[in-house]
Amino acid sequence: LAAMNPDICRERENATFNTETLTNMLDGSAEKTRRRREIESLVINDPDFQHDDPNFMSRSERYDAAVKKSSQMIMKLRDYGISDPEEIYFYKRCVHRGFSEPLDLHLGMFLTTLLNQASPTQLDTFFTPAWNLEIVGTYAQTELGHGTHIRKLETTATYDPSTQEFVLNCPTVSSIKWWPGGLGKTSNHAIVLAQLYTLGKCHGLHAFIVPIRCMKTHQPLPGVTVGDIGPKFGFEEVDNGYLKLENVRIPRENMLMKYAQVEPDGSYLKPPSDKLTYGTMVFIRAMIVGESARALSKSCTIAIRYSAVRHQSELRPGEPEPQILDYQAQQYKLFPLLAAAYAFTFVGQYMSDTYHRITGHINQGDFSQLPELHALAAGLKAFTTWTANAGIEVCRMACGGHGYLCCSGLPDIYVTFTPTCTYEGENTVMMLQTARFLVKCYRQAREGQQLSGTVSYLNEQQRLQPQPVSSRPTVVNINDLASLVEAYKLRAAKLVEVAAKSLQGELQRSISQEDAWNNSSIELVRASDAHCHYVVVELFAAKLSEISDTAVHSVLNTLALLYALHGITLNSGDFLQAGLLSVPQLSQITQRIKALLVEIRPNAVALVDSFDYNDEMLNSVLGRYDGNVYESMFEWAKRSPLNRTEVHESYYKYMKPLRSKL
Ligand SMILES: CCCCCCCC/C=C\CCCCCCCCCCCC(=O)SCCNC(=O)CCNC(=O)[C@H](O)C(C)(C)COP(=O)(O)OP(=O)(O)OC[C@H]1O[C@@H](n2cnc3c(N)ncnc32)[C@H](O)[C@@H]1OP(=O)(O)O
Ligand SMILES: Cc1cc2nc3c(=O)[nH]c(=O)nc-3n(C[C@H](O)[C@H](O)[C@H](O)COP(=O)(O)OP(=O)(O)OC[C@H]3O[C@@H](n4cnc5c(N)ncnc54)[C@H](O)[C@@H]3O)c2cc1C
Repeated sequence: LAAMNPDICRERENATFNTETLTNMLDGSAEKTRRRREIESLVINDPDFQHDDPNFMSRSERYDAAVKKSSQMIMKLRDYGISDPEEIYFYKRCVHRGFSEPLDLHLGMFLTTLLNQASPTQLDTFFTPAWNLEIVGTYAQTELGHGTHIRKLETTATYDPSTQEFVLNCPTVSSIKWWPGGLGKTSNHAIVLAQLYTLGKCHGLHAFIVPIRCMKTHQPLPGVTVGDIGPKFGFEEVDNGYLKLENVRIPRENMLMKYAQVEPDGSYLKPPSDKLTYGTMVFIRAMIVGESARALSKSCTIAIRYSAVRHQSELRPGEPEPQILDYQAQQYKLFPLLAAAYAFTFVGQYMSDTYHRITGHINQGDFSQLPELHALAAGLKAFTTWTANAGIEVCRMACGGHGYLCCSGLPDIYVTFTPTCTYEGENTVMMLQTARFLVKCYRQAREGQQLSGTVSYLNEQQRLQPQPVSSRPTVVNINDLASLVEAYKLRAAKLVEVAAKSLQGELQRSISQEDAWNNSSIELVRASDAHCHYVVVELFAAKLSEISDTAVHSVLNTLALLYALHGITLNSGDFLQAGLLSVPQLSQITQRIKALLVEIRPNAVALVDSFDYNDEMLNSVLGRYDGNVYESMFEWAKRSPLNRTEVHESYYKYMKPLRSKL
């Protein structure tokens, strides 16, 4: 065993808190940490799951290896009796080393849609075969022509009462289903979102279970044209696919009928809310918030550990080259991202709890909190993915040239994560959905309704209203988290008001509602962004009150302050304009941030260690726990396929003949 790098050892010795305590807190409890590690070690020690480096494989080989692992994974989950969704997710992430895989849509969206939208009879018919992987499904909503505006999807499902079947058609090129993961080669069924026609009337989008491949031969069924959409920016293990349906008949029982129903004679029974069809998207959006935390915390782990062992340049002439983590500029790049990774971890936990709580109410027939759940999931998905996406790239560049190597792990994290800004609702569109909710709440509050939940601050707008900015006292105490939360809250209230007033102003110029909305989009997106930022800061602060260990509390308090103050500097115009901050306070904030960087510095490595990514999961030579970066980078390079022979065949084919001609 190679010795641990001395720099990284020293970092761990200097930490002021116990990493295990913080890991337990992040997992939820010591028992949960134990169980997660147990599940991870089941995978890591399993010879079937030894990891071949995907960087040295073709796309087809990568898909093949992923399907092999997924199939083995399903058998092993059953053998080990792992059936809790959270535990399945741990196991799965470990098997695929964080890469997306061909069964993601089956596990994440097909099964979830069945659970939430199938009637009890349909669950009996479809769930067990799907759970046992006889039925392998995907979620086919997006078409070539439309991903965002799903009301305009063109695929049709027309009910034929004479045979009690639906007839599915993709009547145009733009109606071809495009993108669904696992559709291209893996799935034999798809949940297809289509416009329902019955008795000559269109009732909008509904979900249908459509068999697409023969259960025996896996050949496409008659009327089904299906395949892979080709190479992408990443997602190489996933067969995102296309699907064209031509007069494909399915039994009436294949329309998901927990809420909306079509009777045998073709009569239509409305659902209690037509947005229930969109429920699976809300689930995945909520889940993506936690993914933002994971992608960012992994990237920070790599960049911070590497910065602790990398020495470069001179701080003081004649002295040894410092660790690059000692440069203030490097700390300023990485520590706010580290703070954001912690913030998003807590927000991810909150979003998951909130999703389950409100879905519980929905299952009891109470739909009252659905709008807030939708607005929160949409906004926080967009807010956290945008920050994490940009942050991964900052981490990569913070590793200098070596960050550009695939073995740093950062390129894979980036290409796997970046589509979260687009899929499950394009981020700007999601921010506008949140804004729609915020403006509605703002108007309700102005009419005197009492709001609750994350928007309750809008109740206070009357209090904020009349004061001119110049006469308002500056409210921020930059050393007090509660005061910073208050400032974020007031900024959000102000920006929601600005957006609402912009809409009002546009309407007074006798523009239509729709044009007024479009002409106010910039203000609307900013209002949502401010609202989400407030929610994140508020949740981070609230988390601190749950922490009893004083050392952990202290270090997280420092991170929370950094997160809040750094966010203010990035959005200082808003805080100044709203009169929440004075110009002299801005330079005090810069000084305070510098002091916080110094406070965090001795704990930086311990803070990333606490995320507890083992080396197999991190898959990065730069982020190795032992810090032995250069040795393993050299070993990795030697395995490059170009190095299989000392002289590459191209030399004999092209260079040598060329030389003889010159
Ligand atoms: C035991 C089983 C467990 C199994 C184990 C599980 C373990 C986990 C293991 C593995 C997991 C794997 C991980 C999975 C990874 C998945 C990868 C995902 C890959 C990506 C997949 C996709 O992208 S699928 C396609 C996604 N597409 C979209 O998101 C489309 C975006 N567009 C829309 O959502 C909407 O059309 C819109 C939001 C843009 C709204 O459109 P529009 O303006 O037309 O409005 P509407 O008229 O439709 O609506 C008006 C009204 O409704 C409100 N509303 C809109 N959407 C919702 C909603 N979703 N919920 C509630 N309400 C909604 C809207 O706000 C309006 O309200 P008003 O009151 O009128 O204001
Ligand atoms: C890797 C990956 C996997 C996917 N997997 C699946 C899957 O399994 N199943 C599935 O059904 N789909 C899947 N999708 C499709 C995905 O859900 C859509 O791409 C996504 O919803 C965005 O829709 P779009 O592509 O139509 O973008 P567009 O809506 O065309 O967006 C293009 C631009 O237009 C802007 N825009 C659009 N509408 C508005 C508006 N109203 N106001 C302001 N700006 C607007 C957007 O902000 C964006 O800048 C996947 C996509 C990717 C990349």
